[in-house]
Amino acid sequence: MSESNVSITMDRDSRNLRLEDEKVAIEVNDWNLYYGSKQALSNVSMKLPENRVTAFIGPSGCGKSTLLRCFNRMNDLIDIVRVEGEMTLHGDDMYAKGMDVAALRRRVGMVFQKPNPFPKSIYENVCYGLRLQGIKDKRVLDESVEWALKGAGLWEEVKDRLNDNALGMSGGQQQRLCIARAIAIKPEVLLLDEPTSALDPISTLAIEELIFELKKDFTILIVTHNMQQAARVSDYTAFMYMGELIEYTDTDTLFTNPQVKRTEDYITGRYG
Ligand SMILES: Nc1ncnc2c1ncn2[C@@H]1O[C@H](COP(=O)(O)OP(=O)(O)OP(=O)(O)O)[C@@H](O)[C@H]1O
Repeated sequence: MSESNVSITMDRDSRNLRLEDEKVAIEVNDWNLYYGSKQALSNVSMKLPENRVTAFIGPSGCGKSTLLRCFNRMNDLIDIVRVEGEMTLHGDDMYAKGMDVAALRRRVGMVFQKPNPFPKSIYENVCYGLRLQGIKDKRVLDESVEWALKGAGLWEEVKDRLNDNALGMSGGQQQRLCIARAIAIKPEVLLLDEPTSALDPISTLAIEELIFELKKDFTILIVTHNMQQAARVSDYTAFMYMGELIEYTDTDTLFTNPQVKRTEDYITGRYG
């Protein structure tokens, strides 16, 4: 076995984690996805554990983002997509006929690669989802905004300028605001699609520390190009290659003792 070039630095609490011992948030069985006639995901089966961070890694085009988007049915927005298989969220069939997709997306929040705050005040960004739910009580909104901004590690920086336009914030602050907006409605699962790729190293570190805190309350699934990041923030890591799930285990094992040659080649930098 050759040395992985990924060092595991953050003092995570993931030592000796075993997937078999975890409570399951999302279960995927024999999942296939096609863009028109092109198959992008093949027979993916996995159990995603509750209150843990699971990272999806793999070379460009292997299907990481496509799979992530399946978890809140964002792929429904692409006409040519067809899916097969089963996905459940805490036992509920996410693709059942008649499933209320808006309700599902309240249970599975998402933060994208580029921060995308609305051109509104910081306050209005955070309570956007709550207002959509019809919540008007100012006290409830105030409390939720404070809770979410604290959860996103942003409260101290913005508490005195909640009415300022969110577009005046730095990129790193905007991304934490997007996380605050996503958690304000208390989803069960938070999807992060390369959340730090547009950020500087200090903002990246702030988000990584935040992810570590957020898993106490949420199940977190993160797509990242950065193997160091996966090693730092995740408890479990899934390695994908050409639409297949090649290896999926606790992060320490995946990076120090991968069982599949292709995983080893990837984490040692032989391709990707
Ligand atoms: N809207 C789309 N229409 C057609 N094909 C698509 C679409 N989105 C993605 N694909 C294809 O599906 C495959 C998987 O893409 P996906 O973006 O999920 O990979 P990825 O692992 O997230 O890549 P990257 O790391 O570069 O973001 C690729 O071959 C891609 O070209």
